[in-house]
Amino acid sequence: RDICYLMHRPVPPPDPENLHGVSILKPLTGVDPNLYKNLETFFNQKYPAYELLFSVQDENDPAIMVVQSLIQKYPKVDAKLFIAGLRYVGPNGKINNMVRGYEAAKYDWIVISDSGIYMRPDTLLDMVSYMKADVGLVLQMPYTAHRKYGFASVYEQVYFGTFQARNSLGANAIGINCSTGMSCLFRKELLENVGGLQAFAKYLAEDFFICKEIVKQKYKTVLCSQPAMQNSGNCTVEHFHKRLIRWSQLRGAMLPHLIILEPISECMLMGVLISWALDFLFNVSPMTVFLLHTLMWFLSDYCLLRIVENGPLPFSKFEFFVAWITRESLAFWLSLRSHKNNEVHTDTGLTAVPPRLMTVPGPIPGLGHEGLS
Ligand SMILES: CCCCCCCC/C=C\CCCCCCCC(=O)N[C@@H](CO[C@@H]1OC[C@@H](O)[C@H](O)[C@H]1O)[C@H](O)/C=C/CCCCCCCCCCCCC
Ligand SMILES: O=c1ccn([C@@H]2O[C@H](COP(=O)(O)OP(=O)(O)O)[C@@H](O)[C@H]2O)c(=O)[nH]1
Repeated sequence: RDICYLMHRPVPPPDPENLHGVSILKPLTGVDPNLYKNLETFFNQKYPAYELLFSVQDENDPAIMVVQSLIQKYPKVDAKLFIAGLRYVGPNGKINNMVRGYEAAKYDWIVISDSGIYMRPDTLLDMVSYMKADVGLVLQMPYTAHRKYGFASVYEQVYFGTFQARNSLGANAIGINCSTGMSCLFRKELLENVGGLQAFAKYLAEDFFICKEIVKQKYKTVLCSQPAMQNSGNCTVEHFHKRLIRWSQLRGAMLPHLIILEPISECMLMGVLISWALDFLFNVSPMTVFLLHTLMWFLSDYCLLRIVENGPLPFSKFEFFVAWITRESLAFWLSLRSHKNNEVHTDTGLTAVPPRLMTVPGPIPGLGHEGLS
């Protein structure tokens, strides 16, 4: 319980009189069954000065109706909706979508929050509490709310609470850029110094480069105490695998050494290598070493997931076991699939073919943005 407390320990919130205003950018593309409920949590933040800047790319997007009905339901909340589809600043669809909201933001602390994020009423306050004078970027560690979609939701929760948490917490502890753009708070001036949000539209993984620029300006990146609760209504194993493959492609393009480090940092492959090495060096039974290694890893992952969840798991130990084995067994196969080609498929159906995905000079044929200005 003490370890749980260390991770989730909120820092004392700033004096309520001196809370800084925050503009929250919400880029939306389409509607899923949980969108209304997720967006509503942003209208219920216990925070005195914030605005909500929703944006969609297409004037026929059904998300417009959802946002409008929430704006009507909460007239006292400062909220605006932008239809940003006619503005093209680069191949990153999310940045294209957000850029009008970003320019209209009236506060100089900005939150970028993906459409599927669910917030507790004190989440914005938690993020702001970590924005000390030397901090430029506050991240919520990616995690997921428990959803009633059977195995797929347990599988996602196990992925984020074990593999992702291990790497995010480890990287954060030793100062490695492990940014994820799903929910983050930053100082607008630090982006303005390097050309504003639109300067990152040429990158598909804008979050990684935003973090890099902020660190270059000698500001720190920190994790806040609450993880990002992804709660999209689109929850299937196939959809999740597509996201994992896309992310893995991006990581491999930005940090090619991860193509090797990532698979060998996984339980199964590392177990095989350690068993072989110990057998070779000391003639120890490889099967015993492999089973002990896997058991220790499994138990540590269970503890880590409990810590991230900050309480009892919302599923049985057997479900955890099945989801854990599945994730560990499929990790290598997913890595291989991510190297199969250099096309990146996004949810909106766009396909980009930059050789190393880092920067893309101008519109990509086939993206559907040609002719827009
Ligand atoms: C001793 C060395 C051991 C090295 C072991 C390396 C193992 C690393 C394995 C995995 C790292 C997981 C990192 C978490 C990020 C996962 C999510 C991700 O890939 N996101 C990318 C894409 O994000 C979306 O992009 C589109 C955007 O619109 C969305 O909003 C985004 O969410 C994202 O761009 C990733 C950026 C950072 C990747 C950096 C990874 C560095 C990891 C180093 C880990 C070191 C651990 C050390 C432990 C002691
Ligand atoms: O062309 C796009 C692609 C994504 N998004 C938004 O960007 C966020 C992240 O979407 P993505 O599918 O990239 O999320 P991931 O699967 O990487 O978490 C969501 O709020 C989307 O609505 C967008 O506005 N335009």
